[in-house]
Amino acid sequence: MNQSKEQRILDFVLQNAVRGDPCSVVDTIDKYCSQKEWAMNVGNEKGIILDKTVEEVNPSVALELGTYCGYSAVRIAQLLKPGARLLTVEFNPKFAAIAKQMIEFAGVHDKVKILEGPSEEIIPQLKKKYEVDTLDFVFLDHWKDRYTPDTILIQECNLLRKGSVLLADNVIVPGAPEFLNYIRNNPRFQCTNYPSHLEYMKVKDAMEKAVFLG
Ligand SMILES: Cn1ncc2cc([C@H](O)c3cccc(CNC(=O)c4cc(-c5ccc(F)cc5)cc(O)c4O)c3)ccc21
Ligand SMILES: [Mg+2]
Repeated sequence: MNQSKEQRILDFVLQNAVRGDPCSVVDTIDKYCSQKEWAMNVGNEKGIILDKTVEEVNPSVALELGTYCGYSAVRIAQLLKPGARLLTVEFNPKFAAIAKQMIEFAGVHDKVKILEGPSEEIIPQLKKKYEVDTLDFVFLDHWKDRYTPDTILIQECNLLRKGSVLLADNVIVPGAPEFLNYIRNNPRFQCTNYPSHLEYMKVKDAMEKAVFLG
């Protein structure tokens, strides 16, 4: 049965990266996806923006929507302080299985929990089932038309506190125009745009940071 692209990425990491070294896993995925097959990892240029935001927030509890192969989960997890945790939501079981192996190989599995299912089902379970009080940081990288409804749902579930930070990938390409309109016109959020480029391409993209004002 022919392999998926995501399986080929994982195999390349298992054969070429250093087990237990998150940096080498991230660099090896970037090497494969820039030289062999493009894939929708956040990539290194936008990854540095992600890193800086995570370091600034220094979250105790972080949520990621859209795990894919686990690239950004590994980037985030390696920056977390002892005892901090990342919950990452993936509805595609094939992606979740790849990401699980990627995260374990990188050695960050004690900091990361993959929650399998669609965000609209998982978000309402975070408080009771996953013992979340509030979210310090949320990385949005799933279906772009879900950014707005899930941001609303997160607020309805009382998961944000004053100072919680949302960071959204791809607000230019593929684009999240409805989300930009919602979040930039919402007085409860202070927004900042970070121009960048689409992963592994020269195409312009950007990330949007939104701080919840309470
Ligand atoms: C509801 N729910 N809950 C959890 C959850 C998880 C998923 C999956 O992880 C998943 C599957 C497919 C697509 C995405 C979104 N990502 C993208 O679509 C994207 C595209 C491009 C791009 C750019 C230029 C192109 F030409 C083609 C693709 C660049 C990027 O960085 C992306 O993130 C996410 C989906 C819905 C989910
Ligand atoms: Mg993305």
